Amino acid sequence: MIQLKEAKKIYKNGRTEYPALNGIDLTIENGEYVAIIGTSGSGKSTLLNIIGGMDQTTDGQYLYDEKNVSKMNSHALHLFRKEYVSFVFQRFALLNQYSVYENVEVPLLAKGIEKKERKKKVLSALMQVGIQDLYKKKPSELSGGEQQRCAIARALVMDTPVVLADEPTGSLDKNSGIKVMELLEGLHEQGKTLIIVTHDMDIAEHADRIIQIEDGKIVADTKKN
Ligand SMILES: Nc1ncnc2c1ncn2[C@@H]1O[C@H](COP(=O)(O)OP(=O)(O)OP(=O)(O)O)[C@@H](O)[C@H]1O
Repeated sequence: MIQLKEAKKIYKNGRTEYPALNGIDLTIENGEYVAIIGTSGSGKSTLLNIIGGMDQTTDGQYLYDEKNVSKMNSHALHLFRKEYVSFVFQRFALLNQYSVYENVEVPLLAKGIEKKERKKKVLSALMQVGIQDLYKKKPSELSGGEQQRCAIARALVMDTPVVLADEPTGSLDKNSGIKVMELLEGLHEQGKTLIIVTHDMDIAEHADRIIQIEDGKIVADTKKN
């Protein structure tokens, strides 16, 4: 369970302060499918980054299944991310110096899984997202949709309980966007917590719960029946 209590984030640049989150109280149960919406600059990405342990609150608390993530140092945060969170972020999800195959293999190497088993898992994940023929390419040689699918393949092998996606269909054509959403929703159907940030109301409507934030505060929280 994800629990934020009065979570605040203030970015500082010299003496200037930029409040991004102004007291977020939020509980997301394990296995929920949530969309976070809001205007540009409202704090959506900041909130997602905090939930994923990529950034820390400046005030308030973040608990994940009773673990106090807001008190973790950078090493503990690294371990938290590795065990619990997969990111499907187009901008910085993939390592450009590695091939598609290697990008999907990296988390398995980190877990110490042996080579034969790694190969089986990587190929199976690439097949599931339909980019098995592109396994030798570098991410920069892929289309936006293919990059997203590669990031989803990595999320598949990581098998973490939480999957976070920031504008997963942002720069994709309609069909690639539909494919990416189907793959993400497949992860949710496996029981994972799926949280997506999106500008697109049509995409948000897929989720079981829509949270709207404005000026770093939750202004609406709607669950489907
Ligand atoms: N590193 C930073 N330093 C200073 N201010 C920042 C930083 N990152 C974000 N901000 C500010 O925090 C606020 C929230 O930013 P955030 O990226 O979370 O918004 P967002 O809702 O995801 O926006 P968008 O939809 O445009 O991506 C904005 O006012 C932004 O300018």
